Amino acid sequence: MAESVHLNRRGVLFVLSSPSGAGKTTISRKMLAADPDIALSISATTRPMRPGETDGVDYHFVDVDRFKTMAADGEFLEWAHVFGHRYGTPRDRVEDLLAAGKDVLFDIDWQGAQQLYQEAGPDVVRVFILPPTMDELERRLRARGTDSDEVIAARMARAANEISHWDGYDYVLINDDVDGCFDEVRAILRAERLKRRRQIGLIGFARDLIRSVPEADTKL
Ligand SMILES: Nc1nc2c(ncn2[C@@H]2O[C@H](COP(=O)(O)OP(=O)(O)O)[C@@H](O)[C@H]2O)c(=O)[nH]1
Ligand SMILES: Nc1ncnc2c1ncn2[C@@H]1O[C@H](COP(=O)(O)OP(=O)(O)O)[C@@H](O)[C@H]1O
Repeated sequence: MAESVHLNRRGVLFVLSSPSGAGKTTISRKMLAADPDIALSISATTRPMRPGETDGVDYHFVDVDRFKTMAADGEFLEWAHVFGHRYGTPRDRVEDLLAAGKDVLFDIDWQGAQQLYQEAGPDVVRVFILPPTMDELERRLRARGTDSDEVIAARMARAANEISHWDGYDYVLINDDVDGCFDEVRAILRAERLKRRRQIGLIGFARDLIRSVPEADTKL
């Protein structure tokens, strides 16, 4: 039997953004559970921990002074103010995951997506998730049961602003049916992994194929 061919490839930096409540946490969890080759970037944040969250798993919960020191020391790939708190992507974990051959999933807002794209350009794939309607978005925020009326109103007020950045993304999906949306996200990841420019060693592989034909007419 022929030897199987394995070419290394550049890792994908896969960004999922959406207005709060549109479903990006749900989709992220499904992706991480379904695919061992992608791992989550764990952000640092100054916002308080919510019930059910674990420090170091959902976020690294830090105070403002610590966050400022991390930012000043260049520890973040990107950071931004969101809902009156600071959120940032620690550089180390992302670099370690990429070095280990993993793709990295980012649950960050449009400001983070923009900064990451400036840092890492074509390695970044930006996916934006829209709710089917604003009424459904509000219904999901209420159904989640994690926020007071006041916080929900603030999230709805911010949602229009977040949505207005939809055209800064490579893909825009509508999360009507969660399984359908998840399938689309997986299809995007699969296709992006197969892109020619991510296949390190493809030039050499094709060259060796051509050279292995003694009579090859490479001028054709
Ligand atoms: N720029 C940036 N945004 C982040 C980061 N981590 C989380 N966010 C965004 O901050 C927003 C608020 O997140 P969170 O407080 O967990 O509330 P959520 O709306 O329930 O997801 C979401 O839009 C996240 O995508 C980060 O490291 N950088
Ligand atoms: N397609 C969908 N249909 C109905 N409910 C959904 C759908 N996607 C997510 N939800 C629910 O909506 C709520 C908000 O989703 P979540 O993933 O927490 O959003 P986000 O991370 O974008 O704030 C959760 O209770 C989740 O179970």
